[in-house]
Amino acid sequence: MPRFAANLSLLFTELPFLDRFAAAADAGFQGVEYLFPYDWPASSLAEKLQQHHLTQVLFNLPPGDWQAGERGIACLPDRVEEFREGVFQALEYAEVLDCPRMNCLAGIRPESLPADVAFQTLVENLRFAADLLAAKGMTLTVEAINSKVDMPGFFVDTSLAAMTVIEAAGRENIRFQFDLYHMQIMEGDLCRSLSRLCPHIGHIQFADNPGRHEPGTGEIHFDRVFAHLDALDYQGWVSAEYRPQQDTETSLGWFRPRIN
Ligand SMILES: O=C(O)C(=O)[C@@H](O)CO
Ligand SMILES: [Mg+2]
Repeated sequence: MPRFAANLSLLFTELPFLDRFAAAADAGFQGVEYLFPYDWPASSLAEKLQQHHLTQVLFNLPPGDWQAGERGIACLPDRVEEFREGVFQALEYAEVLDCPRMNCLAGIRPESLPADVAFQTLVENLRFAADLLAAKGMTLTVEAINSKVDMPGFFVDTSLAAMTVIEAAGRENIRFQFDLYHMQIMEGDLCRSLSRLCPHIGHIQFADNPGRHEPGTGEIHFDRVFAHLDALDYQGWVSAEYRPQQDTETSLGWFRPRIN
């Protein structure tokens, strides 16, 4: 059975953020992730993790101005200094939270920015971040996010784009973040892709499609996909990153028979 984690930015949103840790633990999760930790003192988050015996499995590097619509700055040549500062900030959090991996959001490429410049900027930023993380034994992930529905213009929107940039960066501790929801929208053929990419995958997330709700609300055959991950002997975390169709409690039917 995969090791399942709960994404606290999307699940348990009926509760204030700091109360979601207890709710995730009570529901049977042993790991949690969320978009960003930066609005809270690291010590408060660490206390919640310890109190509820939870592992922090992932969070994102600072994304630029999220409220203004930015979705990462790693491909933007005029933001390299800010990117680097963000890596240092993220590392401070990761150490306090004992979190072994962070995701680097490539960002939305402005039409005026040539693709080759965005690519080279991203490669150099990934190397910078990966080298700092490697010194602490941490992994950096690169997620492909669908550009059809959720993030038009996102620079890394296919597994090929992600693997191309990961290979160009050439660092052992950079891995692919395979989000089943985004990959279903962009490529489909999930089990074959998982087989092909498994050695490069550092983290998995999921939601059903369409709607980005819980398993069973859409077209993905989760029983097959989760069984396939077991057959591949995938050892990483698999995070529920979906918006409950009604409420979180009702959405957890897929999880109850699978509590580790
Ligand atoms: O949107 C997703 O999918 C994510 O994993 C987020 O962490 C980044 O937007
Ligand atoms: Mg995701």
